[in-house]
Amino acid sequence: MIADAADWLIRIKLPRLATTLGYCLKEVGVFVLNVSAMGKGINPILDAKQHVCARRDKSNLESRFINVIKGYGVFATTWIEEGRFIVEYRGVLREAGQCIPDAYSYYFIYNNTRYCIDASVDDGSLGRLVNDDSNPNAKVKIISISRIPHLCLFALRDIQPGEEITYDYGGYDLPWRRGTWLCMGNPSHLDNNKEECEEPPSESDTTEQTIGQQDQEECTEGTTPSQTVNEECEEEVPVRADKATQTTEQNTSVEQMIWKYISYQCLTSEHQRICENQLLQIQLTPATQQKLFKEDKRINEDRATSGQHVPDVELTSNNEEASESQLPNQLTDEVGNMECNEEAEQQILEQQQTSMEVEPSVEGQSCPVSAAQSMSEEEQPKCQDEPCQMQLAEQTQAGEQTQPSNNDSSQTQNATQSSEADQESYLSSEDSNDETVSSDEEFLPDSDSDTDSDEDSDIEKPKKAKTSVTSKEIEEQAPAAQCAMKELRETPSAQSYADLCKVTLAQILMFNRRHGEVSQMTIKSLQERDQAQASEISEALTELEKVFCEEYCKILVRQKIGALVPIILTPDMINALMLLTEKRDQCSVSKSNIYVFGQPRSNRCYRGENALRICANECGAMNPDRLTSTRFSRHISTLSQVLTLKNHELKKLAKFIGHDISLRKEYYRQTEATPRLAKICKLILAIEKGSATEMLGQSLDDIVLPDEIRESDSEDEYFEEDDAFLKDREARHELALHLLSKKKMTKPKTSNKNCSVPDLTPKKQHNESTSKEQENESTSKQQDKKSTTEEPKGKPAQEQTEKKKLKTGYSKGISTLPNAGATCAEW
Ligand SMILES: C[S@@+](CC[C@H](N)C(=O)[O-])C[C@H]1O[C@@H](n2cnc3c(N)ncnc32)[C@H](O)[C@@H]1O
Repeated sequence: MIADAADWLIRIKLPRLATTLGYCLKEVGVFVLNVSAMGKGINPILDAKQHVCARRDKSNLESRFINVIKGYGVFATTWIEEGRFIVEYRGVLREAGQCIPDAYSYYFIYNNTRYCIDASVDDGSLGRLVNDDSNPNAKVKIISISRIPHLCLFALRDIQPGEEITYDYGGYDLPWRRGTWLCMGNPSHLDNNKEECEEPPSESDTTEQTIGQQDQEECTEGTTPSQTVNEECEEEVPVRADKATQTTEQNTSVEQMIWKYISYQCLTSEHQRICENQLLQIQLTPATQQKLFKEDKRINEDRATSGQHVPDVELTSNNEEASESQLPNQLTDEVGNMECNEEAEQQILEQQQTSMEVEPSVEGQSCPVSAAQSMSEEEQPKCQDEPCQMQLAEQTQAGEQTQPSNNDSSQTQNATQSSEADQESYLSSEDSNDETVSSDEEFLPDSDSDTDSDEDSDIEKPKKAKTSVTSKEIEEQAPAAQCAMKELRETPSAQSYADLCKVTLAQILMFNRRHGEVSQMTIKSLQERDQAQASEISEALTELEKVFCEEYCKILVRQKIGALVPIILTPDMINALMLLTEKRDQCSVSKSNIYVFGQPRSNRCYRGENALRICANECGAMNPDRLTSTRFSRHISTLSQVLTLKNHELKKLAKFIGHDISLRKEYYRQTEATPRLAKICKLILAIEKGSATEMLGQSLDDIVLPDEIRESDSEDEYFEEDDAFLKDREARHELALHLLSKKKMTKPKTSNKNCSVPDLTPKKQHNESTSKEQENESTSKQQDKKSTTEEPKGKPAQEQTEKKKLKTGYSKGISTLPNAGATCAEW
């Protein structure tokens, strides 16, 4: 408190007053000072230690939600003088190998060992919320207390009230500093200020700094430069897991990896602008942004924790003894005259026990940071400067084969084969019209099939290509889209054409979250794109939609069932498609082939899912076989759950994605169990309140939730027309009866002999079904009987009869279907 008060004074530029114990009145209020803590100002290191010990943040900071992209950030509420301690990056200290990298892992080296502060658990501390900036106002130093390193942020310059506290996470290549990280999959990574498609970093930009190499004197600058403090003060080590995570598939959305692989420079600054200005500011209220952000975070956290989490207890048991015997004394010794109260000591002790006792055992373990290191050490290949070849991936993989682990060798082989399988033949498939993604076997090269290696047939072979991805691979593969375009432009051939088809198809599928019909885009539809677009623009569009219409191009592609589905294309995608059509003559693509992605010497088109599969393999995803267009489209529908879409919105979304809503509705919304659970809760609450008698005789379905979503699509069909009508339960009931009678009236139609769909039911089955039908009927009769007897007292007799009719009617309707020829039924 005293230190804080002193800080406040210093911040309002009254350092001299701070040398006396007394009261200081200044606009903001009265502050009590402690002379001993002041002088020129409290020593920042000591200040840091005090706060570390007390495990509390300063009161001159606050967290604020910035936007859905950045999430929360930390802001100064008062002026902070250069050099001051700001906040601790508090979390659980772990050996690097035992840390599951995520957005809240901070990796660093201390005493030649690599550690990480895992701040993934939200303990209310502010340090974990400090965002990255390449031009930061704070920097991280390691402050050692009892030989336990703590990460503390210090002001690099004076910081004004209201300014966001930032530090440099380290490394050029943080996702949000790039133009390619926009709106794709994880919109929580975007930097408002960065230029699109910046040049790859030079080595000096990204080389990892090591402890103590720079600014050592800054550590000793404090006004109480005791020997202990100097020794304990270590230098900033700007290795954030963010840097590592983008290179490890475990933490980076695999989608991002693929995206990076195929479209290094695909997204433009316009795209950024749209995402930021329109999507975030126009469409979403801050509350919605916050909601989405939290959901996004939760999903990411779930993802992170679903991995091979090393439980803390294990560490505790290993290290309990050492922790207990050493810590308290060391604490007192090393902190010196600093007053760490018992509680603080205890807290630190607990932290130790539940987290780690540092053991020099990390050597040799695979450390996620190595990926970051390799990223920083390797310069990215530039498509423009080097011969561009899609074989980059193969080369990398081939290089890896020189030192493979047992598992990796077969995996790498698979991946290589999938690449080598030559896009031309590998992409092609007889069934180019199949909308759903085929099974794995369909995509895997022959060598991957069960029959491939007899001797190993008992051993379960790992399916994935690699267990991790090095930055080098990603970076080398990143400009594939540009490379493919360049290659086709300069040396048109069937191969370069196939390469561009591959990356473009994969891009479009990912961008649209669609199934296979992208591959069936015709040259005609491409040529007619502007027309299609113009016809769609109307006054009815929302602001957001208008912006999207201006920026993107929509092409209508006909599904195999005949419906036209829209495909959205970025300008870069259009460029690639134009190039493909322009060069097709030179690449042996027949004039009679109508498809934009037409195969050379054939009238078929390449398959999108295969393209996706190849890209997934080549980008080194951990589970490339899981990256299917089906999953991508499900992804968006799953995410739509947080929006709690209304029926008509849901239908629109489903239509766009090409989903059959009745099959997939579980992906769009909370599971059906959720409202049921809510109803049960409501019932329990009613029991608790003693008002359950009001519910007597009601079934769970009768309990009405405030915002209940009706799940039945058949209901949607009838009920959507008059939503208000639905709100009245009695009216619904009547409507149901009405529908039933309508159905009964239309029933004879089902046996219409003119029905164009033949009844293919074999006679035997027919008989079977008839007997089943009888069985059903008798069951339903029994049920009716039961339900009639169970009917609550006090209900109008007529209603009971109607209910009975309703149930009987339905069961009859269902059971008579086979007789009538199921495919012609109205059901
Ligand atoms: C330690 S957390 C920082 C707090 C985070 N903003 C939050 O709300 O939880 C690191 C994560 O914040 C986001 N982030 C940090 N700096 C950013 C920046 N300059 N632009 C966009 N996102 C940033 C990234 O998602 C990063 O993985």
